[in-house]
Amino acid sequence: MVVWTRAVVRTWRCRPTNFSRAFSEKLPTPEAKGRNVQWVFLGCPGVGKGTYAARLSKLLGVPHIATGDLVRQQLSSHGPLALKLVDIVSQGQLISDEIVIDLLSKRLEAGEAKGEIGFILDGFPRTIRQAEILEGVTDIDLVINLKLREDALIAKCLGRRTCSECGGNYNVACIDMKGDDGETRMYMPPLLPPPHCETKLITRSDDTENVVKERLRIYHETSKPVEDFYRKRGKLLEFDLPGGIPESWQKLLQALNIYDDDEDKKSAAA
Ligand SMILES: Nc1ncnc2c1ncn2[C@@H]1O[C@H](COP(=O)(O)OP(=O)(O)O)[C@@H](O)[C@H]1O
Repeated sequence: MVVWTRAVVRTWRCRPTNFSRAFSEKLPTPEAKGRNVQWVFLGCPGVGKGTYAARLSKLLGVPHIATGDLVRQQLSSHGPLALKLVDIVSQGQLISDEIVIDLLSKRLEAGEAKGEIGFILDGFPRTIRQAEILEGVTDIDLVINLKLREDALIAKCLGRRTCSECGGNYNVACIDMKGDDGETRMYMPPLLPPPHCETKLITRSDDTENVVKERLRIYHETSKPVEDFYRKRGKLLEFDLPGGIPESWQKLLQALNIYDDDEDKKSAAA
């Protein structure tokens, strides 16, 4: 069970702009007096947005919506949109605001039809325009900005693997680096697949060294200003990853003032 001490359930506020009207119409009903969390994960490629967003989504019972996943679903459908997007994504460029907003709106609409309330967004917003549109249609409670040094980010992207059968995400990179002070150790052990997935691992086509470097460059140029956008609005929580998943997860829960009863039982039983 999760005991939640900080994220306050707020009243919905809807302020649609002309451009964003179609988007807002697809968001959950504004009549709701109380609602679930509406959080955003920011951070460079490879920082672990997907990993921590997925864990929080499970813990808090809200959908984890990754625009990168929505884009990859389009690519694997091989439809007309896939043809338009394939080169952009494989070169590490961002797709247009209009297309990504359309994909996200459809995903939110489908979620609403299933009774989903709240969300944890991962990979959106990535431009100031996307952030302004989102701000215009709904109230984001909290933006978690995950941070990690660049050499570790590149190693993590190059180590990413997915099981083509079960969809499980793994990482074969073992990161063991000294901090800038020459003493602090940054250790991130690999997250290896179980034996039945080992032979089915695939690598994302945009996780090659050149494309990862281009995605990082674009992040600094286009997405970094989004951090400032939320910083100015007092919504940004900065979080430097201290190491591997178990350590980082515990520290993240502390930073969010979330107390996870089940984790406590697991460590007591260990
Ligand atoms: N909000 C967005 N705006 C524009 N393009 C996006 C957005 N989200 C995802 N994409 C496209 O999908 C690709 C993969 O996204 P994602 O899985 O989030 O990558 P990353 O590992 O770089 O965070 C991006 O490089 C980009 O082409």
